[in-house]
Amino acid sequence: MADTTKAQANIGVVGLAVMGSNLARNLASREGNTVAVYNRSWEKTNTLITEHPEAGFIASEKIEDFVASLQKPRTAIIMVQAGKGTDAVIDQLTELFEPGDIIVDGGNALFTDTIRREKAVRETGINFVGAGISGGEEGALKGPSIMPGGSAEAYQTLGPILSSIAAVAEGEPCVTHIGTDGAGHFVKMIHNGIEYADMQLIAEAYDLIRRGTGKSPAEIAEVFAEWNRGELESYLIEITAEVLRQVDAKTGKPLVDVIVDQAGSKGTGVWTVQTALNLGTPVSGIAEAVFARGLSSHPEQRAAAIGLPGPSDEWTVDDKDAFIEDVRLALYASKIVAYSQGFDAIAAGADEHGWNIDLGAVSKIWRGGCIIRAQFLNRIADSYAEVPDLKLLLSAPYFADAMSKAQDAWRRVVVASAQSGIPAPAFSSSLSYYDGLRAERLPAALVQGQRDFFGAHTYKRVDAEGTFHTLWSGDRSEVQAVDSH
Ligand SMILES: NC(=O)C1=CN([C@@H]2O[C@H](COP(=O)(O)OP(=O)(O)OC[C@H]3O[C@@H](n4cnc5c(N)ncnc54)[C@H](OP(=O)(O)O)[C@@H]3O)[C@@H](O)[C@H]2O)C=CC1
Ligand SMILES: O=C(CO)[C@H](O)[C@H](O)COP(=O)(O)O
Repeated sequence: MADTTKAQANIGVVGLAVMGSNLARNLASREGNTVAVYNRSWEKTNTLITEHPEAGFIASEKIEDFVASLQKPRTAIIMVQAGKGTDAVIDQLTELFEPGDIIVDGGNALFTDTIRREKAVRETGINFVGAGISGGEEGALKGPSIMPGGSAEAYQTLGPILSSIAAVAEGEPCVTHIGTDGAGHFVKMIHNGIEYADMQLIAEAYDLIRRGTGKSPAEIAEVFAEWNRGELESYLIEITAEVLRQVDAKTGKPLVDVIVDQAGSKGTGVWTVQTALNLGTPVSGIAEAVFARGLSSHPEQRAAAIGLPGPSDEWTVDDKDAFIEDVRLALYASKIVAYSQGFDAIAAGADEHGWNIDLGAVSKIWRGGCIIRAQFLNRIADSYAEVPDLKLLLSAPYFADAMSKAQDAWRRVVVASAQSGIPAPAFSSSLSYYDGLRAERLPAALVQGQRDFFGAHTYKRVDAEGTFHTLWSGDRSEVQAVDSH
C-alpha cells in the first residue's frame, strides 16, 4: 500500500497489463527513478509487485493514493485500453491532478481523440501528452520507440525521462517531440499502418514461396533468416523466421499450420486507411493489408467460394532459387512503397493539422525499439537528411535505384501470382501504385470526361488555362465553366 503521507515517486504508471507493467519496470530500472503504479483491479498490481520486488514500486489500490504518492509536478503515464478506458482514467486523473502536472497517454489512441482530450485537459491547466509507444512487450521493457505529441513545454519536462527509457539506435534515443496535440498519436497510427503492410507483404512472400517451391515452413524460416542478413534486415523478418521454425508441441506440425488463418486487428490499420481516405492520400499497400485481414476473417464467404474455378493452366516454378530471389526483390520494392505511402500520409496529416513534423526525425526514431524497425530506415533517414522537404521517398536516389534493380523481378512475381492463383494483393497493388505514379499520362483524363458527361463536373485542358465543360446533351461544343472539382 502507498504511504500517502509522502510523495516519493517521480513518475507513475496507470494500467498494468502487458504494456504498462513492462514500461513501469523499464522506468524503475533507470537510475534515479521511483515509480508509482496503479491498475483498476488490484490483481495485476499485486502480480507485478510480487514478481518484481527489485523494482521498488510504490503501489496503490486507490487512484487517490497513487496520485498522493507522486512528487509535484506530477507525471503519470496511462497505458490502458484505448477508447472509453482511457477517457475514464483521464477523467479520474484530471480530478485529482493540479495545474502544471502532466498526464501522458501512451496507449494507441485515435489521434482525433487525443486532440479533443488535449484541448479539454489543457483548459484545467494540466498538461496532456498523447504519446505513441511501439515495441510490444519486449520494447516496453527494454526500450520502445516513443512518439510524443503535446506542447513543447510539456516535452521539456518529459523529454529526458522518455529519452532514458527509449530504445537507442545509432547512438540516438528513439524519441522526438513529433508536434502539438495529436501529432504523436497520428504518427503512431501511421507506424501501425506500415506495420500492417509489412506483415502482409511478408505473409504473401511466404505463401508464394511455400506453394511455388514446396518448401516446408522450417525451410522457409531459413530463407527469411538469410534475408535478414541483407537489405531486408528488420524485426518483422526476424520474428517471421522464429514463427515459421516453431513446431506445435501437441501435433508435431509446424505451428503456422495449426493456427486458424483469420487475422485479427485492433483498429489502428483501419484508422490509418480511413484517415488517408479523408486526406486523399493513396495508402494502397496499407489498405490492401487491412482488407486482406478482413477477407481472411469471413469464414462463411470463404467456405462459399471454395470450388470456384482457379487458373486453367498448370503453374510451375522451374528455377526455385531464382523464384525466391524474385520474391525477395518484390518484397523489398513493395516494402519501400509501403513506407513511402506512410511518409506521404504523415506529410498530408501535418499539412491538414498544422503540425511541423520532421519526417527525417520520424525515420530515425523508428530505427530502434518499434515493430517496424528495419535496417533500411537508415537509408530513409539519409534521404531526408539530403533533401529535408523530399516530396516522394520513392524518388530519392537510393530508393529509385532500389526500384530499378527490383522492378523486373517484382513484375514476374505479380504475374506468377495471377497465373498461379496465389493471392498477393499487397505485392500487386504496390506495383500498380508505382506504375501509376511514374506514368506520364493516366486514364484519369477519361474519368474526368465521364464525370463531365453525366454530372457537368468540368475538366481542365492540357493546352489552355481555365475550366471547361462539353455540352454533351447539346451540340457537344465546349464552353468555359466554373471549376466544380
Ligand atoms: N499490446 C501491445 O503490443 C501494444 C499495446 N499498445 C497500447 O497500449 C495500451 C495498453 O495495452 P495492453 O497493455 O496490451 O493492455 P490492454 O489494451 O489489453 O488494456 C488492458 C488494461 O486497460 C485497463 N482498463 C481497461 N478499461 C479500463 C477502465 N475503464 N478504467 C481503467 N482501466 C481500464 C485494464 O485494467 P483491468 O486490469 O482492471 O481490466 C488493463 O490494465 C493500449 O492502448 C494498447 O493499444 C501499444 C503498443 C503495443
Ligand atoms: O501498436 C502495436 C504495435 O505497434 C500493437 O501491437 C497493435 O495492437 C497491433 O495492431 P493489431 O492488434 O491491430 O494487429
